[in-house]
Amino acid sequence: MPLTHISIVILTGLRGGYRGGRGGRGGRGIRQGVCCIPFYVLLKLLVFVKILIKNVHFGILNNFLVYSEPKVTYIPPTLPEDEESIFAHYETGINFDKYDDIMVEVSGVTPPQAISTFDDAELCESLRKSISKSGYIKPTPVQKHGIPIICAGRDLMACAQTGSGKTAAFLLPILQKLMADGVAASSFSEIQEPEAVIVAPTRELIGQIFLEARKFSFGTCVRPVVVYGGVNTGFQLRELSRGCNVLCGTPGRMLDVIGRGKVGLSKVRYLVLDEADRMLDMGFEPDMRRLVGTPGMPSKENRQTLMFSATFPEDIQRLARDFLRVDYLFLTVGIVGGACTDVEQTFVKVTKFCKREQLLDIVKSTGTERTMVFVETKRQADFIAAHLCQENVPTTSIHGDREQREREKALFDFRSGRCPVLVATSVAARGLDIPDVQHVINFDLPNNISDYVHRIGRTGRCGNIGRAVSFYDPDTDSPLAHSLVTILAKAQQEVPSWLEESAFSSPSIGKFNPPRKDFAALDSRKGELFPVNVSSRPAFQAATDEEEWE
Ligand SMILES: Nc1ncnc2c1ncn2[C@@H]1O[C@H](COP(=O)(O)OP(=O)(O)OP(=O)(O)O)[C@@H](O)[C@H]1O
Repeated sequence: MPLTHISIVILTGLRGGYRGGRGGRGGRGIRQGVCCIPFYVLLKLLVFVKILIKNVHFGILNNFLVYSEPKVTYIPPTLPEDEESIFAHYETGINFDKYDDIMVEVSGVTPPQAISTFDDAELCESLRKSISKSGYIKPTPVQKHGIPIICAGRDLMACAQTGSGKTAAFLLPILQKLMADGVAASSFSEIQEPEAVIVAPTRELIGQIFLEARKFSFGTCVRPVVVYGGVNTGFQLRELSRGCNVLCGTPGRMLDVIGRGKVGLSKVRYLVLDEADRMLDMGFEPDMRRLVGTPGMPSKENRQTLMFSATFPEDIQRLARDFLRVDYLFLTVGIVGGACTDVEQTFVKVTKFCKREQLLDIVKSTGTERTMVFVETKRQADFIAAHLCQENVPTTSIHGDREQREREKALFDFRSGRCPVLVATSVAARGLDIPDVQHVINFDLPNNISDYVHRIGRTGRCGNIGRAVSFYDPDTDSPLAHSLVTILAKAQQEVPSWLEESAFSSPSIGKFNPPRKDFAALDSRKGELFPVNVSSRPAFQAATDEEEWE
């Protein structure tokens, strides 16, 4: 093998690091390696490899080539501490009351009675005040059922439609228990031992959960802390050392701080895994298993575990069996995998060459309406954002290749209305809760129907009306047609005749329809031991439609 080839193997091999091939996330400061090759070859190689591998730094130290990953120095801006900012919220929309009609199903033995008001939950005074300052007047269906289940000490697997208030459904009962037991953060111990651990797949999502936890525990002795990649670890360790009762984190950084001996798990009473299906899609299953298997973590019999997932395919059921107690309750709210009926969905038939023109027409006509534009690739996101800026449409973008500082700045500019258009890849599709997103545009349709539902779920939240426009290119998108028609029909939306024709003429399998039952919603234990309670409207469609998703 020529020398240069050997060198490349050495250099790229050095980069692998402890992330097990998923690279890029959670650098641990400087790692070093050494190789001896002629200097001129080395220089050429250096330029070549540096172009190939972003964010890798080389230097010469004592005649040796030294490899290092850049230290993450980003420290997020200090959060406002005043009550007004902490409790800032957007208004619920005209359709909020319609939530009462949403289908709810609970399966498992002896589920507790659902609550109908927050008063029924008998929460402590400080939580009641926080709820009212947050503008919550009555609980959403996932809260009506989830809060009493968690208060009763039961494990929970919940599938609920987008924007339905899942975060408060698990935070309120956890905080209630911690406050009732007089838990208080202490900055005196070297190792922090949180009582609750919450894991979510993306930095933005866990950041939001943390802000909600901070809001509900405002003015109390309970202290939430957040850890996620892309932020200086030293900063997060300092935050941790000031006391931590509720640790929120993305899987990699969570394991990192535990591995550094700064967090002990022996006091964990609550483990929450949010967006579990997304965590599997993103390859976090080994991290989740490592977390529950960490020495000190109480066994499932000795902790309460809550899992949330938009869908309930076989691999999530397997996790539920492994992580939850055998008598866990299974809660489904709305049509699992279905789109919210408050979003008006339209489709525009396009060719790939006219998409940019069409996009420009739409965003120019919507003025200052907050609009999220979804594209398939990171490069496309930058390209489209630059194009819109050139056309004097203030636009920003968010995707996995942007640094954390840039991602947070993009979200800030979008939230504040400074840039009313945000171009995003699917990293931003799930979980982002941004007030007043009136409009979602699928510039590129995603390659699976579940991403489609999550993308359009960024609008039409909390009873507000939203609009979603999707560019449909028959050359590339026809394998998705069948699923789209089903989603539209279930959300009681008009189905364009050309889309219906496309659905019937195109094969329903292909790259868009992976064999896995994406939206399966059946409690796999049904028919064995467990009864099912259905409230609200009687028919629970998703289970019977399961085959359609194949
Ligand atoms: N009972 C309530 N009354 C009014 N607003 C609420 C209520 N519960 C939650 N909200 C607000 O609704 C919004 C959506 O809640 P949340 O982000 O928890 O939804 P979600 O179910 O996690 O959505 P997604 O699946 O899209 O992540 C938030 O801004 C939240 O503050």
